[in-house]
Amino acid sequence: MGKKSKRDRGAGGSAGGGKGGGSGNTKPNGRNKKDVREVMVLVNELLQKASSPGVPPGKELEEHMSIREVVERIRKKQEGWTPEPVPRDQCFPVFLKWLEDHGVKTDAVTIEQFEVGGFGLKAVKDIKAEELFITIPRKLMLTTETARESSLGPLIKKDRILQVMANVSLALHVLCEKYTSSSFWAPYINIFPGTYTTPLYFEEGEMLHLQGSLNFSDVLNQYKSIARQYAYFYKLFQTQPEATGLPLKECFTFDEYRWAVSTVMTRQNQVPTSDGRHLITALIPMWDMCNHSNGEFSTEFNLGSDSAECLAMREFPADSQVYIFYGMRSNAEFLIHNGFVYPENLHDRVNIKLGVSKNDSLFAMKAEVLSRAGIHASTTFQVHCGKDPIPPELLVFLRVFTMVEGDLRDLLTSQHQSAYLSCLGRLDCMVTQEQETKAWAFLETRLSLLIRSYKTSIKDVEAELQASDLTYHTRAALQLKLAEMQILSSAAEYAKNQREKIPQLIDEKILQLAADVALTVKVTDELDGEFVEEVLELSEDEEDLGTEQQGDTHAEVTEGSKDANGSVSQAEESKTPEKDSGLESSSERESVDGDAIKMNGATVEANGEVSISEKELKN
Ligand SMILES: C[S@@+](CC[C@H](N)C(=O)[O-])C[C@H]1O[C@@H](n2cnc3c(N)ncnc32)[C@H](O)[C@@H]1O
Repeated sequence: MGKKSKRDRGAGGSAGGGKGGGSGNTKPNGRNKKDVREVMVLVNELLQKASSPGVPPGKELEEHMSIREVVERIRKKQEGWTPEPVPRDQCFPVFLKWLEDHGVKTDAVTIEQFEVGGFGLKAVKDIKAEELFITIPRKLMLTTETARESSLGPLIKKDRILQVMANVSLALHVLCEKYTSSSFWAPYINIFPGTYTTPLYFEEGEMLHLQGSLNFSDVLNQYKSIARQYAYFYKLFQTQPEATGLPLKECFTFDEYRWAVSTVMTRQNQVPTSDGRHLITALIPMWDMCNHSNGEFSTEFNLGSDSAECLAMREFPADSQVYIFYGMRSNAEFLIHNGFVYPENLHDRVNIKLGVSKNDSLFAMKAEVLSRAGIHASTTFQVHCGKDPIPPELLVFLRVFTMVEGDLRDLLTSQHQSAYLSCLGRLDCMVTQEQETKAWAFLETRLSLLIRSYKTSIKDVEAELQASDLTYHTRAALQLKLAEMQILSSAAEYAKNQREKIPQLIDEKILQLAADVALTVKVTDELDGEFVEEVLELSEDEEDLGTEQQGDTHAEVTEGSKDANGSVSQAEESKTPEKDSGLESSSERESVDGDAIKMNGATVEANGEVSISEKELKN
């Protein structure tokens, strides 16, 4: 890829603001010295409030309201600081011409507005499964590399946070380019939505509809993180000499920051660097107009032609919407990072926290057994939608949690310990009948308690959703709550059924003692509590019992096919120690999440999240 300074940078020009993210090259109105001074005072207050360590459970909403109150005062002061947007659809023709001028063929698809998902791509002819329908060269992409090569480069070089949080630097890059009228990417940036539906845009009342949701604190944490980042960068732009020449000094309002962050969160992906050695975060024009549906990854990065190639994940008849698959995300992840809930989501799941009490007289033994299985004594487990809601690691936990002292001792001294532990993650194994009954009863009770904590019922939420005057955000909040409750409720029903059919399964020899089965199992690998096993003698009914492994939901980079395009190596960002922090610890971490892409045959669920500890942010 040529250096940015050598690019054709005259193609876009300013489309003049734009609901789709206009370039904003007009002088901001209403920005006077007094307002600027007052905003700085408020920003200091915001930084202090949003940097406080986690609050005790039950106090998160109070904290959120206090942060939101300062944010709203800042937003009020900043009214009129940035230009009004122009409707994005007016900018599509210039965008399509820009693509064409840079060699992108768009004869298979066109941009169209749809009832669900807003704008998307429509097939203009029959597209066959696996047919290549769009190719986007790297030179058109906005990436963390182009950020470093841009006017933002010196600041990225200097600021530790921008170095570590690649996608925050991408968000600021987008913002800088938006306010640079001669930006090469202006035709692209002008078609971005003017606002988003991520929870960062939820009004106070809309946010409250998420109360009771298992993900409420994650949503509040996301808001807190973005508020903290905003305050941090606002101060930085006012004080750092490296920021002097940047348009950010004048246009960096809270609204513009949440817009830039949401742009990146909802559209980002990962592509390999030109040498194929690292993955970097990128915004891919046109390809990112595809909405999501269930399916599989179908985009590859061709290092030979240095382009992202999007293949149809299934057949798309002419005039139908062309979808891609964003990855195996839960609806909570979709809402928090993409601003929508997908009721048909085949990969939906909820996180539940379970732990062995330190007051349990068998705590030490249980914690030891769990640790040998790669499971912490207090951890978060996933409960899935569909017919196999309980993943193996949760099953192991439930069984160890309900084991009696003798069984724990037997397991700890067993010669076949690994195999035994592996069997505990299988539905066709049990420790004893009594323990098995206790394990499922415990899960059923625990799930029922969680359902009760919503203080509403599935029926009531369904009824609320019938109202025709709900805002998009309120509907999404209710849809998320409903999806969570449905997963918990059907998993509770599943646990009840499992418990009730224990005697019958034992009679039919479908359910056997784990200690016996362990003698017939050779353990070949053991990964973070996920058991990969080679079963020498499998029960015929194993599939019916749902012992299949659940799909991995974390970022995964596998070796690409060794073709002419080369292979893809471990993600640059994902090598950072913060990478695996995830949202469960988001009170301490920053992250901006993205979608998924398959490159050179390498499947990448490109969460693209870059996180940083709160301490570092404060420094
Ligand atoms: C990569 S963009 C796709 C293009 C986008 N619709 C637009 O108008 O620019 C991702 C965004 O599209 C919307 N979206 C994608 N798939 C969706 C779906 N299945 N249901 C609802 N919204 C969807 C969400 O707002 C999401 O953040």
